[in-house]
Amino acid sequence: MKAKLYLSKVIYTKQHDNIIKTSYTTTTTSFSSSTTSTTSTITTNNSSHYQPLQPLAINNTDSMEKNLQILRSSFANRGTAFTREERDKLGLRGLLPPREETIEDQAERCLVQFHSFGSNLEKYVFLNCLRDRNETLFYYLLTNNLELMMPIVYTPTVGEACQKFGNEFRFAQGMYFATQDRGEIRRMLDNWPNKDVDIIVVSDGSRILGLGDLGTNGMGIPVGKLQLYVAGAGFNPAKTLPVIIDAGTNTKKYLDDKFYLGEKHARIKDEEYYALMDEFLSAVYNKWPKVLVQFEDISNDHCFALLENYRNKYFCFNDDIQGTGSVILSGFINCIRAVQKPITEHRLVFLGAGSAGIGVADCIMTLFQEAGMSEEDARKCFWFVDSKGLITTTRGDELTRYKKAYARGDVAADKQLKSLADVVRSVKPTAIIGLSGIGGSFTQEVVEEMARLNEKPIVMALSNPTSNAECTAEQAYTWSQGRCIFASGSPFAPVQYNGKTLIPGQGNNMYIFPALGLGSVVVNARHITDGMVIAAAKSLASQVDDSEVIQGKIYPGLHRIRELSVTIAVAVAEKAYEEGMAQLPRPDNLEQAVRDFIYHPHYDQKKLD
Ligand SMILES: NC(=O)C1=CN([C@@H]2O[C@H](COP(=O)(O)OP(=O)(O)OC[C@H]3O[C@@H](n4cnc5c(N)ncnc54)[C@H](O)[C@@H]3O)[C@@H](O)[C@H]2O)C=CC1
Ligand SMILES: CC(=O)C(=O)O
Ligand SMILES: [Mg+2]
Repeated sequence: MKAKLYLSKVIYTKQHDNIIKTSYTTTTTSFSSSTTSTTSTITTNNSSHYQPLQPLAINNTDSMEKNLQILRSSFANRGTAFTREERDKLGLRGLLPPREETIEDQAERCLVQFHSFGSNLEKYVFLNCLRDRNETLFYYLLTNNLELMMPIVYTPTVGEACQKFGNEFRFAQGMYFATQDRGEIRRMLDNWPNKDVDIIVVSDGSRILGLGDLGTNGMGIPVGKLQLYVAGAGFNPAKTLPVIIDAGTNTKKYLDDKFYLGEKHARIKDEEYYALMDEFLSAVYNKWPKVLVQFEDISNDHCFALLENYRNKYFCFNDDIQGTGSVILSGFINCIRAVQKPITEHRLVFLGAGSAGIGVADCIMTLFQEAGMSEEDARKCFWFVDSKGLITTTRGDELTRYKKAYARGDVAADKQLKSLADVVRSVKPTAIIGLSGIGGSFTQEVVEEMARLNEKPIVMALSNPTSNAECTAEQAYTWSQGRCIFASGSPFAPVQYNGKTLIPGQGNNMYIFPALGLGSVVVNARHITDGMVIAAAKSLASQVDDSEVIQGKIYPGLHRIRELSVTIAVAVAEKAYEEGMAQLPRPDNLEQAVRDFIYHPHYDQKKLD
């Protein structure tokens, strides 16, 4: 019998001039488990460096192809967890060490291996290689150790991994669509090996965390976000798709880097950019009409317009605007409980008026309005500081529509405030919210002033990764004599202050997007509405009890994330029904419908059939 192998699967041993010498080792088996081993050398004439995949005809059996496919498929592989019976049936006898293990045994070993790596980047690479080897085991490990591994698969380590993506690259994940692919995206989507997709996270790499324009190196972000969809809310990993739209990069370092893997040109102009995005989205919805698309880490010159153009056309949302808005609204609701001061007495100063800052303010605005304030009066409780100082209508520069909505009209042209410290002294805020991407910008002077003004100052240093946080947890607690209510975008360890252990909250959209996705996908929502985003925030806030809030804890523990997600998802789904957005008939038991959707990592017999 003949089996086909592809050149990409064999090991290149030598490459010079036009000759590529290739050696490979294969093992032939049959279902009766007779096993032989073959080693061969192939010499191929190549006229160019890049070869199309050539099927090689090799005398072999179909079972050989199948057993190799199983062991090398991250989807089907179980490694040492294959039972003796399965090994026999699949032609795997002798290809694995004799002992049979459970997934629990395997995960225990992986955890030891995880701890053996010195650096977080090594841990990141280890986990991604595990995922490539055995996806089920990876998700079992991640789901059961999410608090420990979150800082590795997500911020801050994912930021470092993105910066070094070209160097650390081992295998491709997700899909890439570049300018050269215009006109062919729909056809290319058919290359995705999985039939159904529930969720796509797409970035163009233009604003990765607070690290700037990383181009295609940003792929770590869609990959990491989707890992949280699985671990945090139980999406089926086989139905997730990370995507990078390669629209070029304006970062010279990457254009000059020989290991950079994107197209090497400056970012394309707006017209071409929107056409590329439009083609991508219409191709996606043509192939998968029910899929949810999450826009992620797209710079603010495009992300607002994309959301506006598509939020009422497709089933999509922007995580940095809406997910962040929701999670910080949630934290703020609990800050109000902790400070015990009504919302109408709060004054908020934002550092950073980009996608996240505006998204958060828009969400918190609803609290003022629910308390009876007009939109106009509510806006007066917000002050925004950007790279040029306090945003005012009299500053003399042209403001985007989003900034204009919050620009102060009560500052004379010759009295502009340039520094955050000046703004804090002048405004006397109850809260400072950092979404500027500028590490260290909440100085000692600023935090001490907040502590002078407030019994319990609210200090949110939300920029990512850790190096971009506006201040650290330790700084915030020390400079406020342990009195502040603190949250950060990236995790900080608990801080000892005057014999007390202070636990910082992680104000990160990771609490929201997996559950917002879960609740809306389960009911096949038409669109994601503001109502659903606010419902998610309120549900999250309500899951922190009074005793925790009094201690300054404004977010629930991450170890509960799957249960938190179920409750949030039910609230989102309820809202979708209330607003007529749900396209599926209402189930008798909504919570059960949510729970039924959830994937639990385990070895599934169907994957072997
Ligand atoms: N904790 C969380 O869940 C999230 C955190 N973020 C973080 O927030 C940061 C900003 O994200 P985006 O708003 O999407 O970025 P963006 O680029 O849209 O906005 C950045 C804003 O900061 C301002 N800025 C820049 N330099 C400044 C300076 N020296 N002083 C004052 N303002 C300055 C800019 O003028 C702009 O208004 C990033 O670090 C990102 O990682 C973003 C989304 C979610
Ligand atoms: C958390 C997140 O989405 C960001 O920093 O961009
Ligand atoms: Mg983001």
